[in-house]
Amino acid sequence: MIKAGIVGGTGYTGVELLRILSAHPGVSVDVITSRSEDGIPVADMFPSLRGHLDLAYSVPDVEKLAQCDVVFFATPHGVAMNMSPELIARGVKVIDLGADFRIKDVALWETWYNHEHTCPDLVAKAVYGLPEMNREQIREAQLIGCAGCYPTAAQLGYLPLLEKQLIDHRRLIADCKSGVSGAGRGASIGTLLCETSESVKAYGVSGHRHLPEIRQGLTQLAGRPVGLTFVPHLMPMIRGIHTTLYSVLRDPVDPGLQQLFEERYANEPFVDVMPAGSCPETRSVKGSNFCRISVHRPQDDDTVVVLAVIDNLVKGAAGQAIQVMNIMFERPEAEGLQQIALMP
Ligand SMILES: NC(=O)C1=CN([C@@H]2O[C@H](COP(=O)(O)OP(=O)(O)OC[C@H]3O[C@@H](n4cnc5c(N)ncnc54)[C@H](OP(=O)(O)O)[C@@H]3O)[C@@H](O)[C@H]2O)C=CC1
Ligand SMILES: CC(=O)N[C@@H](CCC(=O)OP(=O)(O)O)C(=O)O
Repeated sequence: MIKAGIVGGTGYTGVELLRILSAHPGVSVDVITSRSEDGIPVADMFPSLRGHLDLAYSVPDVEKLAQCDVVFFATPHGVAMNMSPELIARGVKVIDLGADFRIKDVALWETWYNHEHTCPDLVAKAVYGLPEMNREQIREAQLIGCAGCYPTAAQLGYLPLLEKQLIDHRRLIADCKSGVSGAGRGASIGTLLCETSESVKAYGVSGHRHLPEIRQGLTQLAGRPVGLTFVPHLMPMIRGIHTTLYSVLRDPVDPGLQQLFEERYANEPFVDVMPAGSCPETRSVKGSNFCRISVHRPQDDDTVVVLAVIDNLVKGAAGQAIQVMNIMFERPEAEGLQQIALMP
């Protein structure tokens, strides 16, 4: 059994890790941290886990976490970078769901996150956690910076087009929408029911911290710097990310886009290319680790529209982290991740 620890067990992605790992046949969760709920049984706080998990919260303690084979950080940025060096030195595998190890250019990270990075040497060693792009490096890695939620959907949508150099890499537009759980469980006025329901709004238009992360991934795929406009929106729903990705074909002769997407993702366990003409809905992935994608040429001209949906808490966070763990520990990649989406 893989012995797992979770730092940040009271937040949305931490609880989602617990939901999935409690049913994973190859993992036992041995440590779960909370600074405020020390000693409280997890299932008292989250009754959805009653009967599935007999474990109490404890305060984060590197000594205790170092007894685990793998430690997940489901914490705000700045936490994993402080605790990881010792865990790494002691041979523990670390999977950060936050952003501390995602961006290779540390100065760029410090600008966007307004925070000094305390272990730039580990950033260089870390592998970006998006299996569809980096599976072989993940297999060998000890430290993973899991892809962010918007970046997962945007990169999976653009990947087949950029890899084949089919689109103008200078003019990419990602119009993205997220459910409110993307903002985490911490109390804030902006996430109150009365502020978010029956209303939609864009935010971070002049610059969102996922912009450099998406740009880094798309640049790797294209093999040269890309031009990207990324606009996130907050939607009146709890889970889900919907991205509409626009691009312009370099050569308007039909490159067989449907076939291209189907072939590229044929062996990917968690990417579903929908039939031609269909539009994936966020509820078709709610609670599951799937990304569902469709590709369109609306006017049969040179414009390509890709639609991609994920559950931000699963393929956008906890599910992706567990998929990565399965790869790192040479388990079947889809083990524990077979949940079917909740409909309606
Ligand atoms: N929500 C989402 O859709 C996604 C989130 N992420 C990333 O995952 C991470 C967690 O997100 P989310 O679960 O939404 O966040 P939440 O705000 O819901 O939870 C944060 C958790 O971190 C713990 N925590 C906070 N500060 C510290 C600290 N200094 N030391 C130790 N533990 C701490 C809290 O526990 P306590 O206070 O009890 O100790 C809490 O359990 C973030 O980096 C986020 O950016 C990534 C993709 C998607
Ligand atoms: C709706 C909402 O507020 N979403 C968050 C992004 C989700 C997240 O937690 O960011 P990471 O994927 O980088 O960890 C935001 O825009 O800041």
